[in-house]
Amino acid sequence: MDEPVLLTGAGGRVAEAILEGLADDYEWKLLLHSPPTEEPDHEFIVGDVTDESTVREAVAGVEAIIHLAGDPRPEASWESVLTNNIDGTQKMYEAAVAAGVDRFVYASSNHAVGAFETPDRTPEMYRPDDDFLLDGTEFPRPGNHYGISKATGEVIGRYYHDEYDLSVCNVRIGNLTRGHPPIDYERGQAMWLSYPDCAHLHQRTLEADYEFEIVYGISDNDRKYYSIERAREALDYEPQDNSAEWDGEQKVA
Ligand SMILES: NC(=O)C1=CN([C@@H]2O[C@H](COP(=O)(O)OP(=O)(O)OC[C@H]3O[C@@H](n4cnc5c(N)ncnc54)[C@H](O)[C@@H]3O)[C@@H](O)[C@H]2O)C=CC1
Ligand SMILES: O=C1O[C@H](COP(=O)(O)O)[C@@H](O)[C@H](O)[C@H]1O
Repeated sequence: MDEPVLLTGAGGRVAEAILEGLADDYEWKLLLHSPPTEEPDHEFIVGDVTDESTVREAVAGVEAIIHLAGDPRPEASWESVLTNNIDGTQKMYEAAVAAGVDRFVYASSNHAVGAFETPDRTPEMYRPDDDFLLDGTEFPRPGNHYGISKATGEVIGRYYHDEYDLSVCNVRIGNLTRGHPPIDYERGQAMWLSYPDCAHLHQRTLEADYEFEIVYGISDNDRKYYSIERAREALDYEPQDNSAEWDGEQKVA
């Protein structure tokens, strides 16, 4: 990639995982929501993704965008997701096409399909011997307002891809935790995304050739109800981690 990559939500956890793995691999431009307490190692601007002038400044001169900024809380209010997630994402896309950006990577979520986890399927679907598997071709089925906003972000990307030929990759991120999988949380272990796999996956979204993709962003967990086959095929994603190899905080395999 010759030009910088814009990372929105750059003060957050997913950005931390990406920058831990890929800080030296790209020229980064960070969009922070509030002024940093320490000087970042990369070019940065401060502002809100719902502010058109901030967003215009952020996308200027970048080749690709990883759009993470938004309200990540499953319990977030409609007002918050409407503003931060839906309006913010649309403004980012609009500015991206106006600036001639080539590719847009969007942080979608497991919550875009959370309502597939029906009482008759759970908790069995979180276990390795269950064969229920979502592969990204299913319609969204959100279980909360946050999930609606993430599914809407995917649809916004579909429009901007079809209308403006922007390459778009939607990553339905599972449960990102540093160091080890979530403890005493079967669902979280089934959708664990390790920090190294998060960085690697986003590196692939910046390097692979694609048109419009929806992939699941989880590690290669024995327990899984999200297929990672599309990420392997379309992006050449090769995760290294597996929540089954952990007992609490200890790696046992
Ligand atoms: N952490 C996880 O396991 C998962 C995260 N995601 C998605 O990944 C993205 C990043 O999530 P995290 O890093 O976990 O959250 P986070 O809360 O740690 O980071 C999000 C960042 O976005 C910023 N932000 C929020 N609203 C903004 C606005 N209107 N303008 C500019 N910046 C704004 C926040 O200040 C924060 O720094 C979110 O879009 C979330 O929906 C999806 C699935 C799982
Ligand atoms: O989209 C998200 O999903 C993860 C995992 O969901 P949870 O229901 O198991 O907590 C969540 O931790 C993260 O904050 C959210 O943005």
